Formats: sequence, structure tokens, C-alpha cells
Amino acid sequence: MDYFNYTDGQLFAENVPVETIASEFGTPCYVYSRATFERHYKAYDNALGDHPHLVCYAVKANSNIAVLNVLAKLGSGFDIVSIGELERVLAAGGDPSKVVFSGVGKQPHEMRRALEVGVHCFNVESEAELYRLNDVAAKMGLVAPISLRVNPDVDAGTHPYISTGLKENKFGIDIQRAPDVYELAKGLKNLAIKGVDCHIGSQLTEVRPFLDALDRVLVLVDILKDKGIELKHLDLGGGLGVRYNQETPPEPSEYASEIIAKLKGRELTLIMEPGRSIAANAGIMLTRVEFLKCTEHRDFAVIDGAMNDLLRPSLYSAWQDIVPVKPRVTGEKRTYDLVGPVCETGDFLGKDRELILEAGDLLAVRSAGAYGFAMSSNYNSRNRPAEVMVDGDKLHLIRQRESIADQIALEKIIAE
Ligand SMILES: Cc1ncc(COP(=O)(O)O)c(C=O)c1O
Ligand SMILES: N[C@@H](CCCC[NH3+])C(=O)O
Repeated sequence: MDYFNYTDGQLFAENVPVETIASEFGTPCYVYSRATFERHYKAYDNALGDHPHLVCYAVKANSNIAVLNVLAKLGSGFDIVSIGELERVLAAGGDPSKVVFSGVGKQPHEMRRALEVGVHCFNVESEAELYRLNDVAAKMGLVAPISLRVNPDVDAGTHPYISTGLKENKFGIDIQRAPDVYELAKGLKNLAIKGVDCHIGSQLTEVRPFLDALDRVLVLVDILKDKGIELKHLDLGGGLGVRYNQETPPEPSEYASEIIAKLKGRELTLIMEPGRSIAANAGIMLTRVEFLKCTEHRDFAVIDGAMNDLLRPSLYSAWQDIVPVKPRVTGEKRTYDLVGPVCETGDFLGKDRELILEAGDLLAVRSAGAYGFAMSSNYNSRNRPAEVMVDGDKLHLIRQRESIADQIALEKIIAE
């Protein structure tokens, strides 16, 4: 559920007509609902109930510091994959002791900073990374808390680009080899083994693959126990899907209750790293129709939003709902491709959409709160959009639209 609803024939974000936001801040523009972020975070926190747990929101989904701050105020932890994400969490008032650091290519300076601020755990993805982290910690006279990210070889049943738990994926350590790698970690003086971690993919719409992965990880937990390696936590990663179109993903409550049932009798703190399921439906992207271009072959609505603003449709052929902010009741319904101004054939936000449109109409791309702005770029030298947070009847500009001056600020003409 979200807080983007129609009242009196027009779309509202919480208590604010979306049209007002477009008039005030222009388009394209991302609009987030604070109440939706809060609701989604609480859905996880409540679902995990009395079981010792830590919800670490995956910063990569939407890393605006106002979003992180809203979640930090609720007690959220954070899953990060770079020093940039760590600094964002700190700037947003997040608690570093609730941060887990994932990613296959952590650099020494990133490890140093994370150790300095005292993150909860490093999710280590290879032997080489274990050695590097041990070295960095040794030089600082510290002990780094670690878990190994294991690759359980389960098929997440999702898009191949966002499936991460198969043997052929670059992520994690083969679960069969994990006991040996834990032994190795145990022998390294500046590492402290805390847990185990796995993340099998994104936009999963069934609980089954999570449970399969969990079963395999629990076998590993028992093998390690027999070897005298006692784990304190189990991090199941993120990956729960959302409804973009016809999908019917489980609610966090259903997902969590099945997982907790399997953990009965074990003293394992459960960590989760949800990104999309917290952020996606907490945001929309507003875009305006520039021109209607109806040809013999196809009808195009040329809009002012493009693949550089929202990449998912171009990159994954992802389908996102696109709705008029003020639906027209009269006029001709046609089947449009909604295309942006970027010079790429793949620049579209939606294809074959039946809409009644006129130039100047305002559209909202739904479910754009996750992997939307976070994946935006300046391709074609386009300024990245503004981001606005709605809170009841209040509007907050949480990132101003970029300017051309911002874009060229780091560049320099060579002398002569
Ligand atoms: C390690 C890790 N944790 C958490 C996430 C968040 O995933 P999602 O947004 O699907 O919940 C990702 C991205 O897939 C990830 O790679
Ligand atoms: N960027 C992807 C998800 C990637 C998940 C990150 N591990 C998407 O938009 O669906």
C-alpha cells in the first residue's frame, strides 16, 4: 500500500495534489511519500517482532539522505556497498553500529573508514577480501567483525541481471567451500567471525527460493557449529519483490513468519537488507508530455523524462505503471510508446500504453522510488531531476534539480 491516490479526479501524494508539485518544482521530478517509507519499514520491523533482528535498509535502492534520515529516525540499520553510501548514512544521522558492508570489491580505504566508525559487520565475498580486511584491521590495531556471503546456488526466478545466488554469478563464496573459508577466517587474528550472509537476487515474488537458500545456509551453520565456529547472526539479504504490474509478491509479514519458523530453537539474530520493497512504491516520477507524434507505424508521446532519469525500462525491459495525473474523460484513446528526448532507440519509459493524451499533460511513473534516481545519469548532458519528499500536507525539496553549472563543475579546458 502507498499514499499516492486519486481524489476528485486527480492524483495526490499524501495530502498534496501532484500537479502542485510539478508546478512548483518542474518536471521530470521524483516525488516520495514519507508515510509510505515509514509504513514499509515498520512492516518489516513488526513482522520480525520479538525475534532478535536488525532491518538494514539497502541504501543503493534510494540513497537520498532525507530518505535515510527518515528511516534512521525509526531505528533502521543500513546495508551499504561503498564508502559513498557509508558517508551518506553518517550524514543522515544513521547509526554506524547498525551498518553491514556488502560488495565484492571493497577497497582498503573503504575498509579503513568502516572500521574507524565501527560498522556492525563486513559481509566478505572472497578469500582475497578476507586477507585484505585482516591486513587493514591489523594496521589499525583493530579486529574486524565479519560474516561470509555464501552463494547457495538457488534459482531466484528473477531477471538474469538481478539474480545473484547462482554458481555462475560473481557474488559470494560457493556454499560447499564455505566451511574451509570459515576455517581460514578463524586463523586470521584481526577478524572476528560473527555470522553468515546470503542474498540471492532482487524482485523475488515467491518465498520458496528464500526458504531453499535458508535451508542450505542452516546446514552450513550446523557444520560450522561442529567445527567450534558459533555464529551470532544470519543475514538473509534483501530481494523481496513489489507489485509493478500483475505480480503478487508476499507481504513482509508472510515472508518473515516463514523464515522465523525455520529459525525456531536457534539463537541467531536475523538481519534483513530490504531495498526495493521499502522504497519502490514510496516514490513516483513526474514527467510531462512535450509532443504527440503519431505516425503510420506507431504513436509516440514524447515526454520530458528519459532513460537517464529512470533507467529500469531500458535496461531490464522493466514495466512500470504510467498514469495521467488528471485522467481525461473525453478524447481519443490511443496506444502510445512513451519516449524520452535521449538519442537512443532504447530510450522509453513505457511501450504500448493505452491513454488519452494531449501535449502538456502530466504523467506519473509509479513504483519509481527504488533504483530510480539512484541509477540516474547525466547522459546527453541532461540535468538530473529534482527530488521532493511529501510529508502530510508539507513539501520538502530534498535534492534540487541539477544545473548545467553543476554538470561541468568538475571539468576543465586544457590550457593552449
Ligand atoms: C547485498 C544486497 N543486499 C540487499 C540488496 C537489496 O535488494 P532489494 O532491493 O531487492 O531488496 C541488494 C540488491 O539486490 C544486494 O545486492
Ligand atoms: N537495479 C535493479 C536491482 C538491482 C539490485 C541490486 N543488487 C533494479 O532496478 O531492478
